[in-house]
Amino acid sequence: MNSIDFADIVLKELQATLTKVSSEETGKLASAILEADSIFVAGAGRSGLMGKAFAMRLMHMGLDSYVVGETITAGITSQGLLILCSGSGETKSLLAMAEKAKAIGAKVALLTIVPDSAIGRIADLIVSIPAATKEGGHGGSQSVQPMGSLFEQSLLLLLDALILDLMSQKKLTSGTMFGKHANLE
Ligand SMILES: O=C([C@H](O)CO)[C@H](O)[C@H](O)COP(=O)(O)O
Repeated sequence: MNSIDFADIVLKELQATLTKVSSEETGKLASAILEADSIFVAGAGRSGLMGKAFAMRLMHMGLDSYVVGETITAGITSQGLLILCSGSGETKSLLAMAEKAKAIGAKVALLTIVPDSAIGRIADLIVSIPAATKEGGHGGSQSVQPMGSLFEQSLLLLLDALILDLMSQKKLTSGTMFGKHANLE
């Protein structure tokens, strides 16, 4: 097996995973994003990296979006939405953020492999991504890839697809969004 053979397996795993995601759940997340006055995205490790890529696109769309933990990130209010990216749904720092956001009255959305998790049980909205967990397996899902790779890749593709949905609802084009892209790089 060479790298291209493995890439083929990865693509098949992604297709099998993403076709199981509920369009009702992604639709509810899209609505919550459009209703919120500000959107905060957080995740740890590789899940967090995918969340950061998503937050950038929200900014390109002209939405008031932040990555939690950055120096210029504002405070969340009761009109805000916190989007957490966590395969396990158990990462302690994210659970603490979810509890704080809920105490303030903000909405919490979770993208996860495990809806019945500590964060999942207090989230207002859940998008289930039926990938294998980083410890291996969950509900029969298996992957040839290490740890949470299948979840993290699925997250990136799903969030990019969600951006396309939001762009179509707001009638935005790549050209208009590019006008907001960083020009000091
Ligand atoms: O970085 C990660 C690890 O590489 C798994 O592939 C995880 O994203 C990180 O450990 C956070 O975990 P979750 O909150 O369960 O996504």
